[in-house]
Formats: sequence, C-alpha cells, structure tokens
Amino acid sequence: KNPNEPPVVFSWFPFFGSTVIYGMDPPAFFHANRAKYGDIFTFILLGKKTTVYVGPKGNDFILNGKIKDVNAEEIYSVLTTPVFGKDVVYDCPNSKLMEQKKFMKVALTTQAFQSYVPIIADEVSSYFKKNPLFKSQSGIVNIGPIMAQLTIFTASHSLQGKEVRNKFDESLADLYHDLDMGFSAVNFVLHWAPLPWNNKRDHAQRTIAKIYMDTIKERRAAGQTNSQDMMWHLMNSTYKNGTPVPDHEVAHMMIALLMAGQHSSSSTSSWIMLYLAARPDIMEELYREQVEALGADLPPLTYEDLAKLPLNQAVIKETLRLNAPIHSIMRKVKQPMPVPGTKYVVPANQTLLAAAGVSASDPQYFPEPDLWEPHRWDKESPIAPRIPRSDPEKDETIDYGYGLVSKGSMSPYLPFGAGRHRCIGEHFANAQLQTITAMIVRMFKFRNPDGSNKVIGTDYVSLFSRPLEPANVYWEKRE
Ligand code: HEM
Ligand SMILES: N#Cc1ccc(COc2ccc(/C=C/c3ccc(C(F)(F)[C@](O)(Cn4cnnn4)c4ccc(F)cc4F)nc3)cc2)cc1
Repeated sequence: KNPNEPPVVFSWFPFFGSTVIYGMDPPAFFHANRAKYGDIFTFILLGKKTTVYVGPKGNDFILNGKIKDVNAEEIYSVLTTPVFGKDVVYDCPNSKLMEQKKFMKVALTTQAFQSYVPIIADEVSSYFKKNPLFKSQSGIVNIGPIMAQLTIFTASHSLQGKEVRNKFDESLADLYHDLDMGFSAVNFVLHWAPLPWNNKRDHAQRTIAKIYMDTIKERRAAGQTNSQDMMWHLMNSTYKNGTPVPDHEVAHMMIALLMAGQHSSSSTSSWIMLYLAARPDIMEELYREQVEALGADLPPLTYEDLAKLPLNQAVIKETLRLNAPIHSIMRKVKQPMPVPGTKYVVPANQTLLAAAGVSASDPQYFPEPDLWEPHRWDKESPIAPRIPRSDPEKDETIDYGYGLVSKGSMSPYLPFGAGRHRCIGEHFANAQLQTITAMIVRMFKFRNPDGSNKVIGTDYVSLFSRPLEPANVYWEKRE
C-alpha cells in the first residue's frame, strides 16, 4: 500500500483485476468505488493500473492535462488506426491532429448547417415513407437498427456529400458493416490478434478509402462547385508547413468522421426515442412547441427554427446527461503527475481514466439525478442543475490550434469532453439530433409496448454505450 499513490480497488484476480466488473457497468463501478475510496482511485484493467479521477477536479486534471504529461494516441491508436487508416487522428503527432481538427471545424459553419438541416429533414421523411415497416397506421419496432440507418443516411448525405450518400444504397453499407466490426472494445486489447473480423475490417478500410479517393478525383476533374460538404474543405486544406492534405489523408479523415458521427448519434438518437416512448407527455409537448413556434401547418424545418424549440434542444441535452456515448476517456501518463491538493503522484506509464458522466449524475449538481426530465433545463425548474457558474473571466477558453475551446474545468456536464481533445462535432451532432427528433415528433406518437414509463438498460460491451437490444417502441402515425 503506497501512501503516495491513490487507493487500489481490491480484486481477487491478478491481471484481470476489476476488468469484468468495470466492463459490465462502468458507471456503477465508478459510483461504488467513489463511495468507498473518494474521487480518485486505481483499478487493474487487463493488467494495467488505471487511475480514475472523477468530479470537476478530476475532469480538469485529466482533460486539461499538459501534453508532456498525458497522451491520447498511445491508448487509442491501436483501436482507431486500423479502422480510420494511417497518418490521421491518432496515427500522427498531436500537433498534426490539432491542424486536422481545425480543417474539420472550418467546414462546420452556420452556413453549412443551414444547408444540412433541410437535407437531414428530407432524409427522415423519405426514410419513413419508403420503409415497409412503416406502411401501416401503427406498430411495434426495434428502434436501434432504425436509428442506425437514419443516422448514416442523414450524416452521409449532409456531412459526406451526395455521392457518398448514394453509395450507401449499394456497396458501401456492407463495407461499412465490416469496418464497424473492427471498431469494438475487444480490439482495444486484441488489436494484434489475427481475428477473422480484423481481416474483413482491413479489406473494408482499404476499399472504402479507395471509394473516397475516387470521389475526390472525380470532383477535382469536375471542377469546384459551391458544395458545403466536409470533403471539399479537406481537399482544399493545406498544413502550416505548406503541404496540401494528401488524398489518402482526406479519405481517412472522412472515415474517422463517419465513424465518430455514426456511433455517437445513432446511440443518442436511440436513447431519445426510448425516452419519448417512456414519456409520451413530453412527445406531445414537443409537438405543441413546434405548432406554437412554427405554425400549425408545420412548414419545412430550417436551421433557424431549431433555436425556436427550447424543449426540443433540452431533450438532447438531458439525454446526453444520462447516456453519453463515451463513458471512459483514457490517457497514458508520460511523466509522474502530482495530484493537486493531495499527497498522491500518479506514476508514469499508468493509464488515467476520466469519467465525465459521474458528475453528470451527482445529486450535488443535478437534483434527482436519475430522473430524465428535459424541463430541468428550464430557468425556474425546481430541479435545475447546480452548475457552479464559474464567472466568464475564470471560465477560461484556450486555443490548441483549432479555435477557442472552453477548459470546462469546473463543469460537471461534459458529454463532448474538454481541453485539447474536445469534440469538434458537437454543433453538427446537435443540429442532426434536433432535426431528426423534430421530424419524428411531427410524424409519430410513441409509447412503450406495455404502456409503462420504463427505459431499457445500457449495453456497455461495445465501444460506445448504447441501449440493450431489442428495444421495442410502439408507434402510431399522427393523422
Ligand atoms: C452526440 C454526439 C457526440 C458526442 C457525445 C461526442 C463526444 C466526444 C468526446 C467525449 C470527445 C473527447 C474524446 C477524448 O477526449 O478522448 C470527442 C472528440 C472528438 N469528436 Fe466527438 N462526439 C460526438 C459527435 C461527433 C461528431 C458528429 C464528430 C464528427 C463530425 C465528432 C468528432 C470528434 C473529433 C474529431 C474529436 C477529437 C478527438 C481528439 O482530439 O482526440 N464527434 N467527442
Ligand atoms: N471484459 C471487459 C470489458 C472491458 C472494458 C470494456 C469497455 O471499455 C471501454 C473503455 C474505453 C472506451 C473508450 C471509448 C472511445 C474512445 C475514443 C473513441 C474515438 F477515438 F474513436 C473517438 O473519440 C470517438 N468519437 C468522438 N466523437 N464521436 N465519436 C473519435 C475521435 C476522433 C475521431 F476523428 C473519430 C472518433 F471516432 N471512441 C471511443 C470504450 C470502452 C468492455 C468490456
């Protein structure tokens, strides 16, 4: 028992340690051990000492850690590089990732969102018109696969471009599935294993990358259009050292963005539909909110309309509070890290784990934390979040090379992370999720098949937490 290191979670097993008990339900594992040991404790994850530091201080310690102290790519690259492809994201120096995030962010402008919202809205309406499962007036459907299809159609058409969207109706869907098989938690540990699916993953990665590179050549030959999509921006970007972004890096960044957006948004949109089925009253309120704000004839949705629908926005915010798709953010410790305010020093070569979701369900910040209640985000709500309003000066923002990001160091609500590795897809994700939700509210009424207000449990085994399957919803069309 080393007094200079955080307490270690007891376990009977050498090597495996607490891996399985953590892997089955990470939030339960975090809460149970926080009660026993406090905000900072170490557990053994597949032979690796992993120090968890929860709460706003822990989030700040890990997410705003200095680049000389904490490293993301050494942990994530084994998982992401075989799926995305080489030379991008975690297969390059962090300084290059910062430039790549700047290129991506440049493409995610208000003007781009203004063109994306009608595209997403049309994809949603035509999806339900075409899908034979929704021919009748009402029925029961397993919602996960529906939202996964909706997400890939809406994200590929808006963010990736029309050519890519059309290819999802042909070969790309199966290739994407093979690639996706490689994007799983087990590959975190068995990435080296010649597992059958890893060969399919590698073939899919090369084939999809080639599809993107052929599309890039076609577009170059056709000459500049005014299209807003991500591919054009990446194709016309140049690194600080004067090198234009090579075609293979454009293709690999497009795959990275496809994977990021797909898993995070399909998980979140599935949760949203399950919460609306559990709370039909909220779904009715959302419908009335649109009628009052946009008119009873419900005109085609625009990007500006989304800001007129505060409850619609709160539904996404509240869902991400309870069901953030990334439950564990991990970093490799590069040199000993003294923990401020304690006698602890986290040794080099250990893993640090930030679990931002723990403070998002802490009663100290969110009264009745386990209650999914979008109205808690209303001004005068009795269960309003108690987020220490760190005054604007102190709520420092910092620029790592891709624009100002809030350090978010005192916030108990960080579904998009914070600091150097913070998400650049937040605004796209919100526009996509708000549009999908608003369109579905227009077409359907949901409830649980048994009429209860229950919500299904979480599958933590895959890389992104998502609802257990099957998760059935009773739906009926609004006349
Ligand atoms: C609900 C949707 C989403 C959630 C909850 C989410 C969450 C996160 C989180 C927690 C991180 C920080 C990871 C870390 O610190 O290790 C992150 C990073 C990132 N996300 Fe997202 N994300 C979402 C959607 C998206 C979308 C749609 C895109 C792309 C269009 C995207 C692209 C990225 C990128 C490029 C990073 C930077 C990784 C790094 O700098 O290391 N995300 N996201
Ligand atoms: N027994 C057992 C047993 C033990 C343990 C477990 C489970 O243990 C764990 C532990 C950690 C994790 C971490 C999730 C994790 C991290 C990084 C990424 C990512 F890098 F991929 C991402 O951030 C994703 N992203 C960002 N925004 N949207 N998506 C990203 C970044 C940039 C980019 F361009 C594309 C990206 F998509 N993805 C996921 C998941 C499961 C199960 C079973």
